[in-house]
Amino acid sequence: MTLRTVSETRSHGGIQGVYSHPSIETGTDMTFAVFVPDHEPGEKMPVLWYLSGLTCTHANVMEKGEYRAACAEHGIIFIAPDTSPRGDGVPDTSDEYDFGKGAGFYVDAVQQPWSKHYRMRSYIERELPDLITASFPADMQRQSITGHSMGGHGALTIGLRGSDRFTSISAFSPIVAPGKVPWGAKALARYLGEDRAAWREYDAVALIEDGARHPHMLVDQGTADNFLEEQLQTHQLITACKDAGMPAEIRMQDGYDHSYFFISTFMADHVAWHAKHLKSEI
Ligand SMILES: N[C@@H](CCC(=O)N[C@@H](CS)C(=O)NCC(=O)O)C(=O)O
Repeated sequence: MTLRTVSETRSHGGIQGVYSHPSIETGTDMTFAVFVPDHEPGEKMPVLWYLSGLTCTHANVMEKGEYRAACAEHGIIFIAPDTSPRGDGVPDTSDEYDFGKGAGFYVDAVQQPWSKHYRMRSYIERELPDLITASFPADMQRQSITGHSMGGHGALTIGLRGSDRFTSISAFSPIVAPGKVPWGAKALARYLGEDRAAWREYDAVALIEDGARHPHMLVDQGTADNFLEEQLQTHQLITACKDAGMPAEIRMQDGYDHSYFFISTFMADHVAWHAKHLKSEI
């Protein structure tokens, strides 16, 4: 496992790092950001994963997400992976912001030509956690996950499928039912093929309908989000949780849009909420 340090910068008493490594899953170099709070020698800290949305890299949340003060306060390592494989050899649709590079949808693609490199599910679920375990002072017995929009979809689906791995799951403006909205249906059809049964493990509402549960889920959604009605459809998650008897906290936040102005407003709240659950694991 070769890890290259792109940059390390002191912030809030800890270190904001950017790293890259050759990924076996994607067959490309992958870049990710990690904030490690100040800590005692030998101390291991719980981890909060943050999955980003369409068009993003590791950098958007690092620059605009405002998580460091809260992570330093609560002693939580914050990990922000990229949203897709990158590089000249990776197939792309350069005129579409919602597919290809920057839009991996956290799936393992099975359709050509995407299946060779677009393996973001295995990258996030297996390869990157192994690298984090080997390289950072992370207590991998205590992990939580969050994300935004397409990354909110990633957080909910990876969290619901791995309910033993994650102490708590949250999301900002997530795509809750990708199989039923244009962004998701387009991506899942191309990455996975037309058999909609294969989409269900990549769809939070379908996973809950099919029996997945998690005891600690928090979602924030802005009411002034341009994508709410067509792409995000929070009401579908509210209905699925209610029908399943699953206690989720789903908050409609008045007047907030889809941007990092919204995410940064509620980021400290999410970090504190995860910290409360992660600390109860000790
Ligand atoms: N209007 C946007 C649609 C994509 C978008 O809103 N992306 C969200 C995630 S779904 C985002 O976080 N963009 C990057 C940013 O705001 O820094 C575009 O065409 O780039």
